[in-house]
Amino acid sequence: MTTKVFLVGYMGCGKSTLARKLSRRTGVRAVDTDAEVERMEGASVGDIFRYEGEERFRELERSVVERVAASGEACIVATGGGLPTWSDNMEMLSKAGTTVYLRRSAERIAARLTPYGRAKRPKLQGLGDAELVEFMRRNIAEREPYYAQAALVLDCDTLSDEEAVERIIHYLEGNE
Ligand SMILES: Nc1ncnc2c1ncn2[C@@H]1O[C@H](COP(=O)(O)OP(=O)(O)OP(=O)(O)O)[C@@H](O)[C@H]1O
Ligand SMILES: O=C(O)C1=C[C@@H](O)[C@@H](O)[C@H](O)C1
Ligand SMILES: [Mg+2]
Repeated sequence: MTTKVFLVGYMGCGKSTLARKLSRRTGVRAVDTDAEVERMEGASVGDIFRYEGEERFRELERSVVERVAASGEACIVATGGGLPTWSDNMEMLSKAGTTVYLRRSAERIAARLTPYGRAKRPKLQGLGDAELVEFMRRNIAEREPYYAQAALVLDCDTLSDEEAVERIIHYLEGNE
């Protein structure tokens, strides 16, 4: 694999998990924009939102993808769930490599998220069980026009992680 792959999609859809699996399968380095931002700031995503605000978080994640896009190295990038919806980020990702949208329904995401997984995602904080799916359904619909600009769209509700990995590799082989 000689390209950059950017996994995009709603928070909790499985970008970070799949990036690690793709990395193991291909030997190509995985990068996680949320983890990079946390490393740069020495603070968690939750604390950056809380103490510095979302705008600052979005500047930081933009600087991470700018750096990744400018590097000559092949890599598999798990992007933050909101990243494609800010500024011209989606356009930048599409120019820098192959974008893949991991589409997963609100119901399926809600069923996968642990209480800790919910607590560490600032956008989901304060939502009760009953409100969570409804919030995510609306929010996914708002973000879908950005995610759907990806070169490859995978309906992950009906795919195992292993099948998704194979689909991505097959797509890249046909397009490299
Ligand atoms: N194959 C799987 N089967 C069931 N649950 C899973 C699987 N892979 C991941 N999960 C659960 O889904 C959660 C979300 O996955 P992950 O962190 O990869 O999503 P993400 O898209 O990177 O989210 P974010 O946009 O918030 O960074 C994980 O913390 C885990 O609890
Ligand atoms: O969807 C979002 O807006 C977010 C997703 C996460 O990956 C983090 O980047 C943060 O929790 C915000
Ligand atoms: Mg992630």
